[in-house]
Amino acid sequence: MIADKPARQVASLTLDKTTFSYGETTLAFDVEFPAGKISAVMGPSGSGKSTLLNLVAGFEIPSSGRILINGKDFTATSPAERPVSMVFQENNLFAHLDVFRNVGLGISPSLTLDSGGHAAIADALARTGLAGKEKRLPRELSGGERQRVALARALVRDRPVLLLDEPFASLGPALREDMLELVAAMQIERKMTTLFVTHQPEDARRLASHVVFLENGTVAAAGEAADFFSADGPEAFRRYAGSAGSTPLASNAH
Ligand SMILES: Nc1ncnc2c1ncn2[C@@H]1O[C@H](COP(=O)(O)OP(=O)(O)OP(=O)(O)O)[C@@H](O)[C@H]1O
Repeated sequence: MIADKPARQVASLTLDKTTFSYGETTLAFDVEFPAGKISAVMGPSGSGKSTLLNLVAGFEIPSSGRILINGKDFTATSPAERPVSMVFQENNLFAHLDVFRNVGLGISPSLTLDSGGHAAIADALARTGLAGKEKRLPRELSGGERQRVALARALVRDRPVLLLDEPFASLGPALREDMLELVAAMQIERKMTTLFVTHQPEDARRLASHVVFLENGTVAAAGEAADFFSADGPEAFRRYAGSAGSTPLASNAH
């Protein structure tokens, strides 16, 4: 579905002894995400998943520590200047802009687009199954289509780090399945270092090669997905995931 492209440079991502406080609540992350792989970021509600992504995206600034991408310090860099794209659970789109322009923002915030930009948008829309819907406004799309537009924008933005904060949580199972396939295909092609926040162990098992498990504002366990989802996985993760954490994959087939 997605055409071959030359091999790309992949980016390592490190939160180097970062701390961040909301008043009395302090979170502390010291963790490295493998370059060019999908890592699932999991953990109970309030464990710090969104805060971790916001620190990487630059929407929050750590009170200490550094955000390193490919070894370069981006701690003080504004979100727009970071080599990062982010897709939220919803509200990723500007309501008054059509699909084409919402995707175009990934190339140019002022929508100054040359012919190369137009071609890249058309290509991203085709890849995400949105060809023909260029002129629609977000309110004229389904929830799944809106999330596809957000992914198409991430495709044209073409940054090496992709942050997905529960992007499919509000979609039904069939649509979620389609979206997981789309992210898997994007990752194979672009080799983005992807952080995927999810509460669904089966989604993490489908997509991720690595899992970072948070509890109480810090990393409680991190490692290969195969280890996490085995019967010998980290105790904290097994408690959280229950039986979904170690059911053999084949029995999850629909
Ligand atoms: N704007 C804020 N002001 C004060 N405290 C906050 C704020 N945002 C988050 N927190 C607190 O920081 C901690 C981490 O929140 P965060 O949203 O990162 O967790 P999460 O793991 O993403 O949760 P969920 O799965 O419910 O989305 C929680 O204790 C939360 O109450």
